[in-house]
Amino acid sequence: MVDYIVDGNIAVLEINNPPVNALSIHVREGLLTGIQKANQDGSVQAIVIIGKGSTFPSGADIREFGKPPKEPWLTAVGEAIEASEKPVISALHGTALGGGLEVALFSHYRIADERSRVGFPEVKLGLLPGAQGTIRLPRLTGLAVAMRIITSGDHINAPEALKYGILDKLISGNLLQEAKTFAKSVIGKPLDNRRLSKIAVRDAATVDKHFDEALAEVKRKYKGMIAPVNCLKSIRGSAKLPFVEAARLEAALFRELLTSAQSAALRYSFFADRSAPRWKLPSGASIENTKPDIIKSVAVIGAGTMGSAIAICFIRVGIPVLLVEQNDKLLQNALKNIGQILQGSVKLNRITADQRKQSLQILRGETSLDIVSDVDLVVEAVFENLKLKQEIFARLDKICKPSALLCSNTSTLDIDKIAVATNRPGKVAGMHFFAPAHIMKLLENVYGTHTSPSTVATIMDIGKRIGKVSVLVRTCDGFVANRMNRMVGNEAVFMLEEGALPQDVDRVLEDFGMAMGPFRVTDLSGSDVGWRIRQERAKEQGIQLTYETRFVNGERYSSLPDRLYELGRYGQKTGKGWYRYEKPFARTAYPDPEITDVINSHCRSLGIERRVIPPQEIIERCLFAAINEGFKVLEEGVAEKPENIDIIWQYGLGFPRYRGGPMFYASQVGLKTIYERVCYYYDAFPHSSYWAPSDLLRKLASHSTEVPIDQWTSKERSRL
Ligand SMILES: CCCCCCCCCCCCCC(=O)CC(=O)SCCNC(=O)CCNC(=O)[C@H](O)C(C)(C)COP(=O)(O)OP(=O)(O)OC[C@H]1O[C@@H](n2cnc3c(N)ncnc32)[C@H](O)[C@@H]1OP(=O)(O)O
Ligand SMILES: NC(=O)C1=CN([C@@H]2O[C@H](COP(=O)(O)OP(=O)(O)OC[C@H]3O[C@@H](n4cnc5c(N)ncnc54)[C@H](O)[C@@H]3O)[C@@H](O)[C@H]2O)C=CC1
Repeated sequence: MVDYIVDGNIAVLEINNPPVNALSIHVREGLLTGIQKANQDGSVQAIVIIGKGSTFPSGADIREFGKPPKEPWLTAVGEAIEASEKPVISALHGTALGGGLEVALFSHYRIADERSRVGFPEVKLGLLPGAQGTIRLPRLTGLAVAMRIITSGDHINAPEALKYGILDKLISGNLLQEAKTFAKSVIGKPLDNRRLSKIAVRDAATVDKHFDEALAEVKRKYKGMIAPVNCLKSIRGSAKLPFVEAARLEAALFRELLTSAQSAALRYSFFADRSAPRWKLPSGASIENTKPDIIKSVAVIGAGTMGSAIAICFIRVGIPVLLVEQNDKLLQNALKNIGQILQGSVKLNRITADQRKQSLQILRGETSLDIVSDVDLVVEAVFENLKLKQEIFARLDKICKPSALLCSNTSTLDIDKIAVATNRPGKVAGMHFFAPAHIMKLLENVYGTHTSPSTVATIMDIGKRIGKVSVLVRTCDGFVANRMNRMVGNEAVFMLEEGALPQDVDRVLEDFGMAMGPFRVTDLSGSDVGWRIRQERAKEQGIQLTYETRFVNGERYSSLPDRLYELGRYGQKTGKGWYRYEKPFARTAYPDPEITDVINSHCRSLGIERRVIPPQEIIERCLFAAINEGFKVLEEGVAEKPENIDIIWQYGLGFPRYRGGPMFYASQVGLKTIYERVCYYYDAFPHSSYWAPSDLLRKLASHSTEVPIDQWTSKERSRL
């Protein structure tokens, strides 16, 4: 894994551990023996460390964390590098990250390909750069820059790294040749002033000021996360303590993080990010064996909230869009709105004015469906009404060329019921964007019974092209996100009836780490949407909903949200919802005594006695209900693996990444506990049938030891 090559008086240690040259145990062993060998070899006068393939090491091997650590540790390897009597030059290319950058900081010199990037992304894994990264970097860059680089985890490009003093020289030609030439030029020069452990932090006197400012910033930016705080404590140590003591403090802070639940969740999330977009159908078709079609043009039908934002997703990556609305007035409004959204992106420096102009040049608005005959992909985003969608799909089927894919942005409707309206069910699928669609990263792609593998490949591929995190799920009511999130919404409202207030529920879930509590989310998206869906469903079933309705088809029902609707409290858009706002469309939510009155009088009129609901119950009722549903989603094969569910929650529903997602969180709580609490709530609330425990959950919980999350599906599902 580390080749030792001597060329004249230079020893080259070439790290060869594809794909990213991670510093696995064999690489660490190879580096250590290489340094020792070069120091013993009388013909060698300088040593070059370089990566083979596309990169210098991009960090420690993340898969080794969580397993018993194997020696030599990176710190020991690094100390041997620094102690070398012969100059060691790290020659960087690609991405020199984490432990990779630490190897470079132990070296006496660092040169780099001018296109390379460096950084300490450990914080994104809930860790700190624990091989002296936090105490060596400030010695080169000063405290403020080190604090920023380490707590953000951002990559720094080579010219910037040169400016900060992290690098000594940039190389534009052949890196290895240049490294050898550089090595020859430093032979015989004193090394002590190149050993960072011998150098002081130049602005150590100002450390408290930098620490306080950076701490306030990370507490605001990375609320609830412990790693950025530990990073700062360690950097403070680098300035306040002698080197050896600072290293000891860093090691202690690193250990604390390594064994933390947050780091376990973030490391899981790192691999889940990479695994979730890898799709596989029950037929065996998969990303590995199915080629996508290349989409060159798109039509979006319906230019409301979603359609307009979906159009932006395509035009900003250069894919032309035909946007179709019912009438010219609505169309012109939408086009104006799109122009304004893009103008906002220019102001925020997300795109340039030129990019905005180019995007708008490939957007064309129309009021007739007939013009979409030649597009490769249609995304329908009209009202959530099955009959309307079926009519539109039937027309599209006649108008569009046979190869075109017809997709719906429906948030709940069965894709099969939409596909039957066409003669091309293999080319019909769901592309479920999340509001605001031009910002939210998630794309929940939905396949139906007849959706062909090549359609799936194409929607997954186009999702990636437009910069989304695409996750594939099978059609069912609400798919994964809305199906599971319905339980959160239901339980939240039921708890209002039983004793809580909106701000109580939201605060507990936000303290847990959710981006927003369910009532703030409803106020943001508008409670009129839900009211319309409830009324429509009731009408279909011939049911009359009143304030006294407490059960629908035997299921518990709360009319509290209906009361709000009828008071005109739609949320932010009307300046009043579950909270009060200063004016319509204002963002800051204030608890509203009027809402307390509405809830109290609702309870009085129904004879419900209110009680104090403890925070733990709020967490359990919202999250455990969703988790139980998640197991049903797995059991039915709606989601192929737990990672898919967790990524959907992270990118679509604001679940804190440092808790991994609801399914990973369940693995940390323990499946026995989850199962017992689900059974308890099912006993307590038999009229909420979603509390019926999932068979898969029951099976997994019955094992004497916890079944690891990566074994939750295939084996157990086949035994059900
Ligand atoms: C209680 C016990 C106490 C013991 C004390 C012991 C003390 C020891 C002290 C040692 C401390 C060391 C601390 C340290 O420095 C920690 C680190 O270095 S953590 C790692 C930091 N690095 C990263 O986070 C980089 C992660 N990788 C990336 O960002 C990207 O992969 C990268 C930009 C490098 C490349 O991106 P791209 O080209 O898009 O490729 P992919 O992302 O798809 O990756 C390809 C492939 O490689 C896998 N992979 C990537 N990085 C790693 C890695 N670091 N370890 C393992 N595997 C990695 C990735 O998962 C992909 O594989 P798949 O199979 O597709 O998943
Ligand atoms: N609003 C949200 O948060 C989300 C909505 N969705 C789904 O997206 C779809 C659209 O929702 P919104 O954009 O919120 O609704 P919206 O009401 O803002 O927009 C729907 C648009 O479709 C237009 N329309 C209706 N019939 C049409 C026709 N025959 N031809 C052309 N245009 C027509 C309407 O004029 C309206 O502008 C729905 O299926 C909804 O369930 C999906 C994810 C999130």
